[in-house]
Amino acid sequence: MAYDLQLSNVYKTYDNGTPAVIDFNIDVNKGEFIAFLGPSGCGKSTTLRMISGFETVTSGDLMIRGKRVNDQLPEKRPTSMIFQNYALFPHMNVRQNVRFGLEVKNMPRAEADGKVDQILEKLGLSDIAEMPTSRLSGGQRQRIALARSLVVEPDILLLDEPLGALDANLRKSIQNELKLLQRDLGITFVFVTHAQSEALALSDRIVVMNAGKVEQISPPRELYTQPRSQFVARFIGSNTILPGTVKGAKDGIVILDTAFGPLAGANRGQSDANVGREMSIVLPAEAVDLVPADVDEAEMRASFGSNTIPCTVESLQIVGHIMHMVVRFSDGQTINIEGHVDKYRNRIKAGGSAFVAWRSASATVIDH
Ligand SMILES: Nc1ncnc2c1ncn2[C@@H]1O[C@H](COP(=O)(O)OP(=O)(O)OP(=O)(O)O)[C@@H](O)[C@H]1O
Repeated sequence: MAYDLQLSNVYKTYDNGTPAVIDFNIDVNKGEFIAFLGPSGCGKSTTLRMISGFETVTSGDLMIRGKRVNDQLPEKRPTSMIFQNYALFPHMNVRQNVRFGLEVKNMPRAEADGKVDQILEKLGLSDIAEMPTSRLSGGQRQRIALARSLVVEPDILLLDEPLGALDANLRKSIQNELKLLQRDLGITFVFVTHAQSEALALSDRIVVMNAGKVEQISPPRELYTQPRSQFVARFIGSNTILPGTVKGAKDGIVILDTAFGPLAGANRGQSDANVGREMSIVLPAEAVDLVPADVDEAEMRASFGSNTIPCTVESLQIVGHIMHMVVRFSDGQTINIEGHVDKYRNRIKAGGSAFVAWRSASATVIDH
């Protein structure tokens, strides 16, 4: 079966010469929730606008359900777009706003009314159907924008920072609704956001972009635990980055010579991890074990090999069942570690010595 959406070697250069999107490649399955995540100006909105047809593609292929749509007008594409400001018509009531998209398509009135009623019901808007949109709250306006985009039954819904204007609490509850709605409808969502937590909470896969380029496309957990570049390692989650020089490799594990001695991480597709190359080990916070300094050294080596770095426990704090610790290496760098209280209580003490330790397979070796 064809993918719902495919971008193959897609580039966008604006008329003023700005290279906004550079060699974007992705295959999206039907019903996937994809987020574009990255700092301001990295090319997220430009990519979304190319998919919608509001922006032209400079080169490459844009396919929807197996059909090349580079030259197809926006209104001919099976896509619908929601903007951050919702772009509702203030002089129309809720029902009229939602029906607008169907009127543009010249759908017979009775059929249109049926579809509008259905979507208003689904989104809990039936009670306010006759109200002018200017009198409604941010959350309600957001839902109307959603209803207006969905009533035309698109194959792909494109959302450009749709929750950006909402306060934190409302944002959280609409996030949940959005995810449930997407599952229920089974249509493909492509979502642009600055907010890491939003992308992690909602998406099946996240596309991390930086300066027009795709840095990594991964499911949220993988992005968190296996960042593949310096940019992603610094941008997502809480990672410790340990630079070094490749000393050797065996069975998918690369050993680096570092300021803390030989340390290892997994090679996840780095074809150039050759001896002598400068690379870094990325250690996600959740891969770290903190081992008390009085542990039996042979036992520690058996579990972690040479992946141990002596440290001092600067502080610890218990919140619920979780112990939060800050430790300092001899070079002054500090890292945050957390773990279940039962694991660390009575073993780790503030001001005491310990080892930061990890299993090679839970760290990743990346380019310097
Ligand atoms: N119409 C345009 N003409 C020229 N350059 C543009 C145009 N629109 C965007 N750009 C530039 O293209 C690059 C990518 O912009 P884009 O809006 O896609 O980024 P973004 O990641 O969506 O940013 P934000 O999160 O701030 O919306 C930026 O350098 C931007 O200045």
